[in-house]
Amino acid sequence: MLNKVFRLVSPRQFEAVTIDEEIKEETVIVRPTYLSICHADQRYYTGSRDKAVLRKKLPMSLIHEGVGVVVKDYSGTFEKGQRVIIVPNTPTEKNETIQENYLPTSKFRSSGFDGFMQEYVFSTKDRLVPVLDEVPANVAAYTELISVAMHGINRLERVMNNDREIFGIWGDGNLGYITANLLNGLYPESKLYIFGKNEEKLNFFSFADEVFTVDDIPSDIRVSQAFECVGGIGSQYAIDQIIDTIRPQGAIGIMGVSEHPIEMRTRMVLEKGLTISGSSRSGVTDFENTVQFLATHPLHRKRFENLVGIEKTIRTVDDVHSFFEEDLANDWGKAVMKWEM
Ligand SMILES: NC(=O)C1=CN([C@@H]2O[C@H](COP(=O)(O)OP(=O)(O)OC[C@H]3O[C@@H](n4cnc5c(N)ncnc54)[C@H](OP(=O)(O)O)[C@@H]3O)[C@@H](O)[C@H]2O)C=CC1
Ligand SMILES: O=C(CO)[C@H](O)[C@H](O)COP(=O)(O)O
Ligand SMILES: [Zn+2]
Repeated sequence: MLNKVFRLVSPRQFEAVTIDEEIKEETVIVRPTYLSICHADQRYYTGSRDKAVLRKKLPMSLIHEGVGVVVKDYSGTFEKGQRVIIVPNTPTEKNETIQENYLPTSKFRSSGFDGFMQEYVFSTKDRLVPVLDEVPANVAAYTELISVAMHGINRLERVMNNDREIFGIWGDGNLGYITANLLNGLYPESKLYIFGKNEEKLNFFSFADEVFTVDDIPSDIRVSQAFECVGGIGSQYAIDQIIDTIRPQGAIGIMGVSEHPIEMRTRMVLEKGLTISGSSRSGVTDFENTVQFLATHPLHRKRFENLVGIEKTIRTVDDVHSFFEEDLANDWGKAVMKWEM
């Protein structure tokens, strides 16, 4: 079946190509409806990745956060018109020890493998997760990012000690907000301290116990466990501050992506007996856990609506350009495209 795929061929340049897609017994064809932009997409769009990486990964279709409706299911699992989240990670092998999102053989959409900027996404039943009726499309669009935070929390839970009094979150943006909202639902007895750079963004974290701007943290503030949700060079300053602020033998979950190597005071990591847990992407189980969380936490589900920053209907490649640029200038929240290409 013919499909139109919109690929980034070089920074800020898209090309539409028509592909004759192969249909197999397990194929499910999904029409993408709402797509959300991730920092990783912006790094390809703006060309801020290394030239060698761009050479290797482009051309490819961007976007790995999205929801759509089932158009045709050859596996007989889904109803026609059913809303589904498309899982971007695509494993090619099973492994008893290594999770699907850490297998080097897995393909990840919009990272060397076509993302969701297509007329139709050709998927399989094991990569689709039904959306709850109660979740609006513009929130369902960024389920992938919620699942990433869910995965990061799950990984830290495997290594953290039994002190759950105070969770510290560094980063007052999307990932920080999502991680904070999940922790608030999963650990209602724990306190949440948010450390950010912008008072306007910190105002959105009204459900937290304390918010701090990173240049004005009282010297006696301590956290039990910490999450870094910053990325870029900011990760270095955040991790440095976490090392000072966390209690001895606490655990740090690192989720922010840094393009260049960053420095870490390993002497203090040793001296305080800290545990560091890195986490990247997510797998189907994390999407299922996310849907379960949204089903059982109506207040927190509603709170995710506050994170929709900008939203636009996209009908042309020019619309895509202007929306990616708008996202770069946007201060708060996710950029969601109502996909009509
Ligand atoms: N591990 C994974 O699988 C995933 C990782 N990511 C990564 O997570 C990172 C964050 O993404 P996202 O939340 O969408 O980005 P945002 O830009 O929305 O959030 C980052 C926030 O951190 C703030 N910040 C900057 N420096 C510091 C600091 N020293 N201490 C505390 N806060 C600081 C920024 O403020 P300001 O804007 O003023 O600089 C910004 O508000 C990115 O690197 C992204 O690529 C995203 C998805 C998945
Ligand atoms: O955003 C992400 C997951 O949601 C990851 O950070 C992203 O997939 C990393 O991949 P890349 O190397 O292409 O930036
Ligand atoms: Zn992402």
